[in-house]
Amino acid sequence: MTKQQYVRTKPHLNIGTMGHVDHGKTTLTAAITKVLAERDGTNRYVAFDRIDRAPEEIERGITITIAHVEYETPTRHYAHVDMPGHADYVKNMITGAAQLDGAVLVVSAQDGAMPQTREHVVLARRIGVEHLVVALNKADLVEDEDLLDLVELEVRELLTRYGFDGEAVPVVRVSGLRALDGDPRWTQRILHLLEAVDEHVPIPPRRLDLPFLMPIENVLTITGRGTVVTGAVEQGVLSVGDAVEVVGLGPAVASVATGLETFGKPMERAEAGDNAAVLLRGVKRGEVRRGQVVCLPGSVRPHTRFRADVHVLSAAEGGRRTPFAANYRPQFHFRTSDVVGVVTLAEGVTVVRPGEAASLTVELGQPIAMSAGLGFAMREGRLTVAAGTVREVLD
Ligand SMILES: Nc1nc2c(ncn2[C@@H]2O[C@H](COP(=O)(O)OP(=O)(O)OP(=O)(O)O)[C@@H](O)[C@H]2O)c(=O)[nH]1
Ligand SMILES: [Mg+2]
Repeated sequence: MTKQQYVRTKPHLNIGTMGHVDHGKTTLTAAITKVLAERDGTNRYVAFDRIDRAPEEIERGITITIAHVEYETPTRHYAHVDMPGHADYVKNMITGAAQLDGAVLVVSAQDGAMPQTREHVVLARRIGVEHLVVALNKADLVEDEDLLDLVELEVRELLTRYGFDGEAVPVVRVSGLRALDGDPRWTQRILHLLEAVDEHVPIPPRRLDLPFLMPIENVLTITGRGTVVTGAVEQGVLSVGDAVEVVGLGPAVASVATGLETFGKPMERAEAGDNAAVLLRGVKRGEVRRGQVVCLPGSVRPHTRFRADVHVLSAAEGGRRTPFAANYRPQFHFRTSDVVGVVTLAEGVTVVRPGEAASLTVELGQPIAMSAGLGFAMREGRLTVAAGTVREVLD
């Protein structure tokens, strides 16, 4: 049986839920799919345990890998990633955030902003998520309207402090849990939230004219067919039969895209903004990996040295408590990659303290695809040390 082709009827956007652990991101994601499924026939309900699905996650009750679900509003098609809130897994959040057109920041109305709320806002800002909508979740647990107003004010101030337009960001009071139960008061709020996303997150300019580039998020083997790489297309278009190159972290691998899919449906052409699975002819599983990029042959040369501006996270933002000095060696997360690098400080600077802005020169242990303007995060163990932007590629 041939599978139904993907039909492009509405603009496609990538969004996600981010926020502090346990504030209700996964519950809200499930509620969105349920409310939409009950409203019309194009949407499918994805239950909580289908989103939070890896066995380890269910045991510990925290989201580790990033789950993608899809749904449609009257005007748009969304791929939604439910990002983890636990501090250990912020690096997965970085992978997700790197490809988002907008995000729903989930804040528990009971607890207000917490360290990972701040950490995610800092990362969103630096990694290029320009448009946020706030879901003030668990609103069912707070009877007092004044208290809700206070939490909302606090969240708006936080957003302004980190460079978002805190006054203009929509804040919608929701209850993911009560909406899942089908309580009409709360299902209505979910629709309000989606309207806010439709209106507030603009359709980003898709760079279709640039050479094709897709960071690899996952590598899968399909028995009898070969190796498939998945990810969000960053720029350009790719048609079935096009030559590609896999670049970064080692020697380049040449191949041809012999198949393309999105959400399990075949398509002839993948374009910037799409979540795509690309079947690579003649490539063995071990030859390609997460962190590399699939691109038009010859269009990308990987680099190891660059100059960057960084914001060093304070302890209250989930960062270090102590300064770092020259020759510091954290992990660098660009798009889906994770490589070690050594830091050189600006002349005359001996240490960089949590909470400061700094200019650094970095030499990575392995070359990766990059260009000026690309956002990245610096991590050490469980901590996000800094969030930064490449200013200049050196070599
Ligand atoms: N009362 C109430 N409880 C909620 C609501 N949303 C979520 N919860 C509860 O809060 C707990 C955490 O919800 P999750 O959806 O797993 O939270 P999460 O943000 O995805 O958590 P992580 O992925 O681990 O960061 C669960 O026990 C939910 O049932 C809500 O709107 N109201
Ligand atoms: Mg979750």
